[in-house]
Amino acid sequence: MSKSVRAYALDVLVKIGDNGAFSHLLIDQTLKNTTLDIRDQALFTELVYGTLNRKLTLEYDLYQLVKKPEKLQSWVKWLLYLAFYQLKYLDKVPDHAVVNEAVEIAKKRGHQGIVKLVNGVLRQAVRQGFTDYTEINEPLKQLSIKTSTPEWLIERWVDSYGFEKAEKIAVSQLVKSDKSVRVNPLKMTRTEVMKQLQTDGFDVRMSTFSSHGLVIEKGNILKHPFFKEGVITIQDQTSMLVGEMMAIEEGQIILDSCSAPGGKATDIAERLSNTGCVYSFDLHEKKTKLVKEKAEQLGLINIKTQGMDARHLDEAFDQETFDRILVDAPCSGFGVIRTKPDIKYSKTSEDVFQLSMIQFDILKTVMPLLKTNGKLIYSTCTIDPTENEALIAEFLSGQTRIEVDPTFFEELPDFLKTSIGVTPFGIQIFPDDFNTDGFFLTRLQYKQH
Ligand SMILES: C[S@@+](CC[C@H](N)C(=O)[O-])C[C@H]1O[C@@H](n2cnc3c(N)ncnc32)[C@H](O)[C@@H]1O
Repeated sequence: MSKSVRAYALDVLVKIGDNGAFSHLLIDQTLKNTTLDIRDQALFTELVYGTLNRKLTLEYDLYQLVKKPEKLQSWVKWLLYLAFYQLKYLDKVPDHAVVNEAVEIAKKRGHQGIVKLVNGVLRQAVRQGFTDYTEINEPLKQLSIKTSTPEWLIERWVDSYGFEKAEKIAVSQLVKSDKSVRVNPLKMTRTEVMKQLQTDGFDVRMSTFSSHGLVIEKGNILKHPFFKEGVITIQDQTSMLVGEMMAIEEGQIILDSCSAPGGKATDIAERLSNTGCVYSFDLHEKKTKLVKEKAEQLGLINIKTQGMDARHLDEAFDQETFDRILVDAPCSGFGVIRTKPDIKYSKTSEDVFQLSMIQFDILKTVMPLLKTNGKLIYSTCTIDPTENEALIAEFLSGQTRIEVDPTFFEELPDFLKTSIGVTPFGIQIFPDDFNTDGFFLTRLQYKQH
């Protein structure tokens, strides 16, 4: 008998759990190497992401149902989490089928004692249901368990934004964000693409973040031929806002200092209409191949890629070389937890601090490479002030000639101008605000006399 979708999901979860492997990479690899049909592929992805995203909650549930859970082998725990996840959050599969499937997997992987335990625990869970966590008296801990977010991270969000906002952020990271695509204007207009997609049965609306963006409300867009033809690229709306806010003009010379896998570099190159040049760098030479491949697929000939540490770019370029610079910095990624749930378990406050040092150094190195009338865009997909507005505040405090470009705020889309995330140092978009990634964005320039 061929391996079941749940057995595949369990293998991946055990690997992620034991080795801290990156969830999205492992998932992609498994999907490539299996013969699961499209429906099972979707279920597999949902099971892995869903179970991983709810790990702390499911672990708490396990402690309510099993006497000494710490004694269980790792795969048995993950098998139970996987089954709990389906019982609690998926209504597609009947409870008895969830229990039976888990028991079948236990039979294949373990001895009779484990089979009995899995069967017993799951039947008990079905009978008595799961706790609602109100018995946890400590509010931070309760929120941590309810939303499966480590307590230190909840505490950090509460310190920065208050309890109510922290709760909204944590809850939003459990819900899927809106799917969006960017239209390549070198191939078709946004209206043309929207009409074609609607004809093909998709529910689509225009993005308010970007003039090149479409939000896909219904339909499996990944299968559409527009991808292969280079007409559309998957991109979150907040990432598209970067290209939108760069005030790009044809012929410009633009530096993208941290560019892989190339989502924003290709957006910039499209906006240049294949004129000028995008110098696209990344610390990891291997990852720059992804930028090249993406550029080729989109028919772009104005991107040059190379592996290099952005903290040494001043050795490769003269001062005042670039019209625009993008620093889409390496960051903690707390704004993209729903697509990479392993982030919330693997990152630490020390990582946040270390990353902020790298971000600062990159900014310090590339700022002098900007022309006096140029603009530098700094962005991250995180929601931590240390890497965002506080970092920019600190950077500016050591500089006399640089400022946040005041026209940046005027040029934001109207609905963002009044957003709660607007600060003097840039705009913080939270994942619960518009059902997008959490994202920070600002634009710096030399003071104009
Ligand atoms: C947020 S991602 C960039 C995403 C990319 N801009 C896009 O839109 O597809 C940050 C990138 O910075 C790279 N990176 C990390 N440290 C770096 C450094 N010191 N210099 C240059 N790139 C670095 C990482 O490899 C990663 O690809």
